[in-house]
Amino acid sequence: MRRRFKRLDNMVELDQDLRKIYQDLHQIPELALHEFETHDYLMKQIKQFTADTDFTEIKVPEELSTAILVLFHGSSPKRTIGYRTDIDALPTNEETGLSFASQHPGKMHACGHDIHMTVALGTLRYFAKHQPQDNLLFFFQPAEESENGGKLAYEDGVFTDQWRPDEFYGLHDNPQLDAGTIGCRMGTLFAGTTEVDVDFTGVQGHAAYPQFANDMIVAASQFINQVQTIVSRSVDPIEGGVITFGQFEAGTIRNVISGSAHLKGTIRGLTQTMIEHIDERLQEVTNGIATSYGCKVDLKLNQGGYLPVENNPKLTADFINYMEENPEVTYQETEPAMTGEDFGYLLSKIPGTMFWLGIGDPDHQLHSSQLVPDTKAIQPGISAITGFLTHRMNEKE
Ligand SMILES: CC(=O)N[C@@H](CCC[C@H](N)C(=O)O)C(=O)O
Repeated sequence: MRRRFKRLDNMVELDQDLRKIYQDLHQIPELALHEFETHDYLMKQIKQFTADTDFTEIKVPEELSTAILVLFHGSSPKRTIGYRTDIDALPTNEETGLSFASQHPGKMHACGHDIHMTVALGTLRYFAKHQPQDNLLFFFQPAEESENGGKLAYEDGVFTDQWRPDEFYGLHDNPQLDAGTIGCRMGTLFAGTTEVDVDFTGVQGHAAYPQFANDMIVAASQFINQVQTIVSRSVDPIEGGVITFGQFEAGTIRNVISGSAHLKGTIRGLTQTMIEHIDERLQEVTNGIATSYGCKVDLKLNQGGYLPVENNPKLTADFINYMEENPEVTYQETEPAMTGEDFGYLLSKIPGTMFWLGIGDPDHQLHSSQLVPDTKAIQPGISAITGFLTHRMNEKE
């Protein structure tokens, strides 16, 4: 039997307040665990939105001082529902030409966390005006791009007692989906990742006398080339995997052979088994390069908290059903993606669902310095989420 869901009184154009919030946040991108200005800005908005409520508690964890938790006590609570947004940005020089471009040189919201925060604030504003039935916890999380903010929060005991949600939801924006479209799937939504750091130590020398040096640019280049055969030769093509080195640092000047090189990369796989398999092959290639080039190669693999994002079967079936049946929502089933998310760690501890929100910029990928999200995504995102959360609060289980 198909159910029709009630239209909420929040299907309106993006209002000027939220547009300003989005543009303000876009201008102040900050890196993982340094989101101080963002934190203060969010806090100001949250306090303003909740000023007239008598059911709000706000907590800033001592151990994770840029995080914010906002708890709305429900009118007749059966459970606590969590909603998470990440708040950090990337070390990228913005090239969008927007009038409200980043004011922090070398930093940009190139992953759209400014959209995530605006949607979270819009949702929070709605529930500040319409007290939720269940308890509702908003988690403004630092350090998604690196440093495993979700895991840090969990391990620091941020989600204890009344601050622990029974179920957890969070979104990621997606430029390849039309603005406002909700995307999701049962099972694995995102890959797990391992962060990789490799340090090569050889012998520095004069460009004219390679026989007295041990060139680490050559060793590191060979390493990259060999590593790039792991996925094509050691991974089941049906399963797939990704290895990307996004950072290669070596050398100081054209006529000095570099005695050191440093690489930073990331491994992706849709299962933990695949990630561990690629990790092992990387260690073997590392050992081989160290032997054949007679150098020291220090490989650090950090699994951190970027576990595959596994959507909970029951909650996700309910989420998808709500989105499919709601005439106000454009819903699309999506394929698993090789993007990572430390929400995967939180979902390994607390059941829930991660989903996409389309931001309609198909010419640019996430992390592009030219990414321009379509702000038409924001209001449908807020409407879909407030509608779904309200629906969850009406469910007995
Ligand atoms: C959605 C997205 O782009 N997430 C990031 C998450 C970072 C994962 C981790 N720091 C790593 O680099 O492995 C991504 O790069 O997918």
